[in-house]
Amino acid sequence: MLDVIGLSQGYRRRPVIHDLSISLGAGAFGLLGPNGSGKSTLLRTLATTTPTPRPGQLRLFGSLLDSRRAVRAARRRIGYLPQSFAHPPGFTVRDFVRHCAWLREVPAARINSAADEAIERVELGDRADTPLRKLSGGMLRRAGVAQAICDQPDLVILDEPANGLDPQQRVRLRAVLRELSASSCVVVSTHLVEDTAHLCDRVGVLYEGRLRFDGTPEELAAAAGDEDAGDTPLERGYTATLAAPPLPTGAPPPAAHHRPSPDTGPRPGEAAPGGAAPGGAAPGGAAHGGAAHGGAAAPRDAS
Ligand SMILES: Nc1ncnc2c1ncn2[C@@H]1O[C@H](COP(=O)(O)OP(=O)(O)OP(=O)(O)O)[C@@H](O)[C@H]1O
Repeated sequence: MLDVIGLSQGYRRRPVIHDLSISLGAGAFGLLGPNGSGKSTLLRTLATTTPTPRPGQLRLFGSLLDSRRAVRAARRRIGYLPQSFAHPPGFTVRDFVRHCAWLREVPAARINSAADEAIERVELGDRADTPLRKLSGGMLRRAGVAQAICDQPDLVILDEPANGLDPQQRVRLRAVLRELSASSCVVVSTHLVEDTAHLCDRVGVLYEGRLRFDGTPEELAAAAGDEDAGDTPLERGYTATLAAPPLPTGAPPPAAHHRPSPDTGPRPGEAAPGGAAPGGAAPGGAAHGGAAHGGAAAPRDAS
């Protein structure tokens, strides 16, 4: 569903991501890494809000994103929650989610029901008519999640979705994302290492713009070795992989640990790709052989 092919990405002359290749299918992929390691930069690139330096470094839903047309077609199938996002404060939760769905070209006949369903899923039903400016930080985050999962996009990219959520809502969010990941590719960045054990089929650790680990949560825990920094095996495994050499780069292997991808064609009722748009590791312990990942975006990234 998603292939990153030798991606190097950065800002002006400052490289951040280095020759990264990875492939992802349906399932939940957790992206871990220290502050500044490049997680948000990678997710913005996957979400197509930051263009790749060269055309053809991203393949989504079976198509190389080598033209504006291809990018526009892919965006219809991507839900994205940036780390922080600009939003019209006077919009209600319902206005906001519907508006984002409209930007993503969800068919008009589905927008209202899909928005209501997404709002219910994040348990904001009783706040649907509340203006965004009156929400708490955690509620606003959940409204952001609602717009990203509205109408079940094939690729859902969430940059620290659990930020500011209370423990109960974190559990709820994991359940929602697990459900989604049965048929969609869900890519989540987080600092909550333990959350990945409950949510993810596969975890990647990014350090200084390179993947240091790619495998299952169990494999990450097993990578701990003698490492003692961390309260749990998973945290110790995470710490240990930060010191591991970068995974080999190159062509992405098949999407290990991910379930088979759904077909790559447009969904019923949706415009065919290219239609008009408004505005529009090899498992096994320590670090594993580079695998895959990849990801448009309704709310504007505020960073
Ligand atoms: N818009 C930008 N312009 C210039 N440099 C940026 C920009 N955004 C990020 N950077 C730089 O790119 C590097 C990677 O940042 P990024 O936000 O991708 O890391 P991160 O892993 O998501 O960090 P965090 O965990 O703190 O959110 C950092 O050195 C950061 O200073």
